[in-house]
Amino acid sequence: MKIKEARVIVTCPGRNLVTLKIVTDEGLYGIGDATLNGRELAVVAYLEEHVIPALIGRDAHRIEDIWQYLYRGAYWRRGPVTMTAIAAVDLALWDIKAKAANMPLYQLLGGKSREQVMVYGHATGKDIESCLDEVARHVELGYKAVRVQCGIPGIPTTYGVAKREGERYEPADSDLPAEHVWDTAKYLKYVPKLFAAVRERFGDDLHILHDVHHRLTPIEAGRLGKSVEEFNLFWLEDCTPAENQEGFRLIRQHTTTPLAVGEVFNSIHDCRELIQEQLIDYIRATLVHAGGITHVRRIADLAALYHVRTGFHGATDLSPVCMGAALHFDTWVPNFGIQEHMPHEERIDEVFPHAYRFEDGHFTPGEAPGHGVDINEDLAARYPYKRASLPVNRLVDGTLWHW
Ligand SMILES: O=C(O)[C@@H](O)[C@@H](O)[C@H](O)[C@H](O)CO
Ligand SMILES: [Mg+2]
Repeated sequence: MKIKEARVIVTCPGRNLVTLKIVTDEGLYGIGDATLNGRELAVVAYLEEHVIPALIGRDAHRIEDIWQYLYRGAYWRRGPVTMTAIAAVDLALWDIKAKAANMPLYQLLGGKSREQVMVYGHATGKDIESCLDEVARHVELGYKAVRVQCGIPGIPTTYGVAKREGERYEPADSDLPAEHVWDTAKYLKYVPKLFAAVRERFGDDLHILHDVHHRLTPIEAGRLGKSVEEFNLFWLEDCTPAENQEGFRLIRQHTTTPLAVGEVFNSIHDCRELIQEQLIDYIRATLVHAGGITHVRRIADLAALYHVRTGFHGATDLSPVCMGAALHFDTWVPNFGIQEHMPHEERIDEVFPHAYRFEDGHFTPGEAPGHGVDINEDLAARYPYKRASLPVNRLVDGTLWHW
């Protein structure tokens, strides 16, 4: 089965999403997510100029060989643009292979390890009270796990909190990067109160998660983890930038709060030390940014040896194609932990019809052959690309900080 044609589809039904469609000479096609938030067209150029011309005529069944060809063949290994482009090809080829086998993708990976996939939703609010209301709404919807983020008094903008009440939170919210302000001392003093309030109102059973979004130094992260141990978080995410992998040794010396890291990782080498030294509990590297199923499977297998479980990134900047494929992976992977779920706008769901379903705090990937997500190209064409950038963060004195 030869690859006859491949094309990139860019659409913006509320946010930019990039999709690669690969068509074979047998008429089967597969799609892969290629969205890299805020850097979308870099991946489009990479695919169109350097990947697609080299794919035409190749055997669509040779997923591993094509992966190695694109990875080693680039010479310039790794990096988010390269690994997202490779992931898009990989996801589309797994989709094709599963369709050719007339099986849902999880069957090709090794079959079900569980009946359904637990997901966590996002509760955000400008203050603790409004965040608690959002937690209540999620509990009512059936979520068993909720990420909680709230505004910090004295800081005008906080990660994870919508610009205006009642609006959805979208991180890439302006043409050029918006400038946010960050104050570590205020945050460290305030955020434990949020966890205390959630436990007090919702009891012990709800899983609580929180994303620090890379803003603390290792010793500050250790202090935060230690000070919130009594609230029994499911995880504390990205508590410090993970380029400094050994920084996590310091954090581990001070706290038993479980740690999740990896949404910005794109290869096994970004997390090898963290995993092998058991410095984290959940690995968040996900299919679209880390080389697709072929590569993330290797990360998950390494993680399994060290009791590290998966907790895939699932923000709205990962398209329904990534979500669909991730749910198949989550259904199979033995060391599954949890899956992030940030619902897409209705317009996006219309452009990407899918087989996955939510019920009672869990998702199932559906039984459609392939990964079960399609793209309506006519509808996609109605939403042209619109540049959108992620914010930058500055300390109160103006110093550029981690966003
Ligand atoms: O945990 C998460 O979902 C995030 O940290 C994302 O919202 C992240 O900020 C975006 O994916 C950036 O594009
Ligand atoms: Mg995050």
